[in-house]
Amino acid sequence: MIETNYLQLAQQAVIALKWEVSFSPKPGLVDAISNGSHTDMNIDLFYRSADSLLSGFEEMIRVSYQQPLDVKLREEIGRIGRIAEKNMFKATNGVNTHKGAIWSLGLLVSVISSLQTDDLEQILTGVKKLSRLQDKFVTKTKTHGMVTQQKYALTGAKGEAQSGFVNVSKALSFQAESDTYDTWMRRLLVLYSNVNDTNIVYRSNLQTLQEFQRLSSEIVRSSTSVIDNPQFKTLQTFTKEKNISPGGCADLFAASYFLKHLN
Ligand SMILES: CC(C)(COP(=O)(O)OP(=O)(O)OC[C@H]1O[C@@H](n2cnc3c(N)ncnc32)[C@H](O[C@H]2O[C@H](COP(=O)(O)OP(=O)(O)OP(=O)(O)O)[C@@H](O)[C@H]2O)[C@@H]1O)[C@@H](O)C(=O)NCCC(=O)NCCS
Ligand SMILES: Nc1ncnc2[nH]cnc12
Repeated sequence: MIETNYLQLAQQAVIALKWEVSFSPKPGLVDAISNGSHTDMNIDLFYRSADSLLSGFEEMIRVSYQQPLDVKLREEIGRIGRIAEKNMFKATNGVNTHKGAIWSLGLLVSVISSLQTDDLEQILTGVKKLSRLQDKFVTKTKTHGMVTQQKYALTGAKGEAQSGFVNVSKALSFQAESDTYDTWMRRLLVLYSNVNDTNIVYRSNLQTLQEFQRLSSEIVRSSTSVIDNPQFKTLQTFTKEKNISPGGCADLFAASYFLKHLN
């Protein structure tokens, strides 16, 4: 049992987002040394975007405090999430930096505040429940996620949450006690190997996603440190040549860091 400090928990979510973007190098993604496969984003834009989300997260935490995980709460955080998306687009001049993160971290902070717990299993079970509830006010505009769902039956960001973030669990249980740079590199690659990232598929195809996952899992399996592994260079070249970016994995990486540093 924890006693939630609204502002502090929201700040932890923002810190996790800033940590994620500065963690380097991350093939395909924006980091401190490269803009990855992006021409409209850089690290400063992500910092501004992360800061714009503080009040939205704080509001989600406030409305969720000791509330049941029901449709009323799902719709309330959906409403706040849509405002947070608007604030993000305003801060970034229309660039989609953190849409997936608003969803993933929003669900996490809401469940933590609702259940007043820092127990990982309880939190993930709560996310599974809350994300499966229907928000009838959700906007009907066609998203990239909908396109890849129709074309390839991939469940994307919604599916990750509805599974109780199984891939975040996998990443966190990898060398569970360790907090070294190489462990976090490997956790990133555990996500790259397992998540069906709809951003990658939208920009390319299923075969490219599968090749990206295969290259990533080979690096995880090797005992050579990630940064010294020649296969890591191959993965960097692959993301560049295919112009792909695992933005969904980036959000789940931030969520993993957030959960690991909750207490
Ligand atoms: C339920 C929603 C998540 C909407 O989902 P849907 O799939 O319909 O919507 P998308 O517009 O496709 O956005 C989903 C974002 O989720 C990230 N993502 C993708 N795949 C996965 C995955 N397998 N697991 C987890 N997360 C995933 C991804 O966000 C990240 O990438 C974005 C940047 O990428 P980029 O390549 O630049 O993409 P674009 O600019 O879009 O395209 P290009 O032209 O460049 O190719 C960045 O946002 C990252 O965060 C997807 O973008 C949910 O959003 C929803 O219902 N919202 C309504 C309000 C609400 O309820 N909010 C939450 C309250 S808790
Ligand atoms: N570092 C990053 N690069 C590109 N897209 C992202 N979405 C969330 N974090 C990202």
